[in-house]
Amino acid sequence: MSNNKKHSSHSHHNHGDMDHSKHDHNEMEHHGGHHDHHAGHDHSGHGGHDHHHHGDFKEIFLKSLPMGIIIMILSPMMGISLPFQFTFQYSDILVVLLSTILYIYGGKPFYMGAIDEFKEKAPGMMALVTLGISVSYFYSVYAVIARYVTGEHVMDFFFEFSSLILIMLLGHWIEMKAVGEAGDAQKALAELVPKDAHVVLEDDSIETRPVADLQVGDLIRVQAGENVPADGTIQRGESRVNEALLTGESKPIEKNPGDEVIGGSTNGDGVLYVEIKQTGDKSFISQVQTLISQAQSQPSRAENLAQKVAGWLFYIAVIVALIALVIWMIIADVSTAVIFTVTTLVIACPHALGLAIPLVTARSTSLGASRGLLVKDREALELTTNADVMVLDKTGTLTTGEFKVLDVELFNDKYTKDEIVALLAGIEGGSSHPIAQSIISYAEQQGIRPVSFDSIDVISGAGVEGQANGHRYQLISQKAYGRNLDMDIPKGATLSVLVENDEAIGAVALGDELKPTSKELIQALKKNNIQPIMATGDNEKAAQGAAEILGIDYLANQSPQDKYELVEKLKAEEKKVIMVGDGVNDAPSLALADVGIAVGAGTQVALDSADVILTQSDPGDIESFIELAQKTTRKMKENLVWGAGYNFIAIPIAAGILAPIGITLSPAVGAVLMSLSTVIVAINAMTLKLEPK
Ligand SMILES: Nc1ncnc2c1ncn2[C@@H]1O[C@H](COP(=O)(O)OP(=O)(O)OP(=O)(O)O)[C@@H](O)[C@H]1O
Ligand SMILES: [Cu+]
Ligand SMILES: [Mg+2]
Repeated sequence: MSNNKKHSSHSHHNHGDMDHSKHDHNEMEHHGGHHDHHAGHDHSGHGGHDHHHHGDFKEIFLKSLPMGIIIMILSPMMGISLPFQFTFQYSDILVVLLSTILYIYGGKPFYMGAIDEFKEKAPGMMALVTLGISVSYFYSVYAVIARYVTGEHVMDFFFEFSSLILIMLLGHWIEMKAVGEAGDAQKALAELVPKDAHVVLEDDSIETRPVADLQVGDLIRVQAGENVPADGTIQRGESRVNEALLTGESKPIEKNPGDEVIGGSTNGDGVLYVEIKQTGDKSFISQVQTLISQAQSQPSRAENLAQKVAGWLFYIAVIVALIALVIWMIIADVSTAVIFTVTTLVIACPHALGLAIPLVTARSTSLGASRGLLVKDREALELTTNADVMVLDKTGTLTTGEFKVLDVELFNDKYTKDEIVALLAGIEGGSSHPIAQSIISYAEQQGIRPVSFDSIDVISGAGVEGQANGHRYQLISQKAYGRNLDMDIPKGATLSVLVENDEAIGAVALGDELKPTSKELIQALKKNNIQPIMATGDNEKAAQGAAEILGIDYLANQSPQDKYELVEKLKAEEKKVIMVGDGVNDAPSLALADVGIAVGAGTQVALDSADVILTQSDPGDIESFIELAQKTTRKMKENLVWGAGYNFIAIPIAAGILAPIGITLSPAVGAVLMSLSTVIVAINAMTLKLEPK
């Protein structure tokens, strides 16, 4: 499916959020300035805009605060003097001066933001706030002038104006903090990579270099307790390394020479000498970050809807505000009308609605990543919630893929058993199938040197073939061999036949074990009304054995093509299909399924064709992913209902519809509510959590 190709990576979100995402971005730069190699990436929580940053709400708020307080002390609220107020001759002139400064300085983020919105032909939040503060400011200036000119009392709204600006600044400062926190795991990832690395030079001396300057092939020393600066292979030393934040595996992993370590993991007590294999964009952590930001910047269906509604809100608010203005001028007076108009403009915050979905997505992708659940295509979350069928492959997905060689059978006297094993191990050198590694290790344990092959080709879903010593060999499934064999096959074993020039010369029977969490997964699927089907390339007997234990429907002897057709058939029955595979040869069906889940990160094919990548191959993670999908979808719905519902109720009240029963809102209260609505949406997103494993 890989919808991401269709989407542009730069989404245009509601414009209310631009200052927030921009702010995230800045924070990223403060904390992660040393990650030069990430410079081209979009780290912002929800698809950053390239707008200019119109100042820091915190700073502007703090500087505006004293001015705002003086204005409030010197001007009566809605014409009523409060106890702490006092005035003196021409104090209103001072108020006008201070308010003008406040309008220009404190209002700047809003009117600059509004200009951007109009340039993008999508007026929104900033435009509304600008209208609100401008109306109250200009009307109040007019009121003071009118007072001097006519000598009559004309009410001004400087109290409302200054409290409005202050609360707006404060509200956006709080919002930004809340919004920033939702996408924090992404930032946490960036912080895992240390600034410097200790490079071991030719003469064994150590030079400390910035990580960005590391080259593939460099030998580095990782001290105890330090984070590994880049992906590499251990040359010397042993230690326990914690990869929890990268792969979700919570226990530290024992690492010895020859083992691989990933950049960003935390070294335990030992000192490690590591040869760098991967740096910059190609490193594991960087790929994870790219996946996250890609997923976060893709608009999903729910989000598109939210954005559209948020876009209309500007027009709705302006129309309602105008109606309120006219009606209140008729039934009351100009100053009442102005107050209702300003409140209406201010309260209609498309912000909560615009952030409703991106915040949940940011939280959910980050949370997923911290547990080794990498969501590449965001729509996968929504689709998983409605899934009907899950097709799972057996080997490597439900079973460990760590085969034991149970039996090596000979069909003639031409070769000894050791020679057959040498041929088996040799031809497997060209395969990445789980069977291959198992046979190679088996030969190693027996002290048998693999035959060296001139060429090896993989026959997808059947086995491998190659040339050695002038003969053509194949190691293939019994189905691919197509003839009966004269042997007793161990119960439930996987069987592969070694063929020389079209004649069977040997066979190897292998046993594999179910993963401990497989059964639980199948039960969980059934509970969630997702029908599990096991489709395996393995033989009938092996498939049946596993299926019985798991209690799952199964199809055996399925070639990659068969699996593809199965997914196609299920989709034709209008079923939403999740396909789970280990990615070795399941790529076509992973791509075709509504949701493709690749277990066990690694092969590039899986990365390309799957929508979701589980870095560990624990079936329990499939369960966690379903949980993540369901919870994410629920949070999105809640946020949409809240974000839209808020405006539905707040706008009419702000316009004064409940005035007859004595309920009215001042512009300042409107500003508080509008900020609160966004904060609630952000908090709701942040409280998305997964059950501990
Ligand atoms: N590298 C290999 N070495 C030996 N036999 C192989 C190899 N690759 C495939 N085969 C044979 O082909 C059969 C089908 O392989 P395929 O990769 O389609 O399925 P699988 O990975 O074993 O099972 P599943 O579909 O459940 O993952 C295997 O059971 C095995 O007998
Ligand atoms: Cu807002
Ligand atoms: Mg397979």
